[in-house]
Amino acid sequence: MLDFIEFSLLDVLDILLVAILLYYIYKLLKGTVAINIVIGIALIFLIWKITQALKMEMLSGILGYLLSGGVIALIIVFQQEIRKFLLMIGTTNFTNKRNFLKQLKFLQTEIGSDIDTETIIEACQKMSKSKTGALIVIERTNSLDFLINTGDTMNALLNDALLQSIFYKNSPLHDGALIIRDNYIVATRVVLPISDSTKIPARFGLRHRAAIGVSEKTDAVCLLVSEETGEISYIKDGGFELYANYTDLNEKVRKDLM
Ligand SMILES: Nc1ncnc2c1ncn2[C@@H]1O[C@H](COP(=O)(O)OP(=O)(O)OP(=O)(O)O)[C@@H](O)[C@H]1O
Repeated sequence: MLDFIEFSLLDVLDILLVAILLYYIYKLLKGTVAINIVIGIALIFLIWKITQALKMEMLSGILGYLLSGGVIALIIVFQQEIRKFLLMIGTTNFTNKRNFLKQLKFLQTEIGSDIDTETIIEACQKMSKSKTGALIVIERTNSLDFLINTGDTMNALLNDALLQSIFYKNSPLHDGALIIRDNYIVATRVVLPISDSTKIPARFGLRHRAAIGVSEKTDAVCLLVSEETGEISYIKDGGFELYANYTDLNEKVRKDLM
């Protein structure tokens, strides 16, 4: 009698995988126009189910026909998003032991980050005072190798003076983004994907859109210094994270990198 509430380990795994899949799809579509298409499809699906339950033969027939034939149409409409999704999955570095443990957040007790966030934030503070534009991307679980190839690779231990001299206005390396992996600067002059989100305020230019773009497509976090205002922004998951002061910011970045 209680057959229907029998729950196997496989069911739990099934639900978990669907939840992860939905999370990645949401992360990918958040803030883009594609989310409206998904809402539209979900509404049609809901109406179809209601018309089926009410036995409204003609309408449910038409909607069912539309939805069943729609898979190919969906692939065409979401071509870009499907590409980005596969890229996101493909660039996740599951083989790295630290990254693997990072995926299992609940096991995350003593696994600290190697990255000296204090040095990065100190450099940002100095660049903020001198109004030096900077865009620093910190790699987390998703590998940024596909972006590193667009810039100049290097392998320099992170340090405050080096960060400042890279972004110094007359430096040949100042343009584009800098990528940090495991306390090393691994690339400069990197070209990031520009976000097409309609929610970004008009006053933000390409530097901000590029930072938002990379944080939408991967789980990297960005620190950005505005050349115009000297303002420091912390960007994560396609949005701006607010902070009250630099200690607070350091704490936030450190926590996110754990
Ligand atoms: N796709 C990109 N990838 C990496 N860096 C980029 C990209 N596009 C622009 N940038 C960087 O942003 C700079 C231009 O910034 P722009 O003035 O348009 O942006 P902004 O968001 O208004 O920033 P700011 O407040 O510093 O002026 C470029 O000089 C370049 O270094």
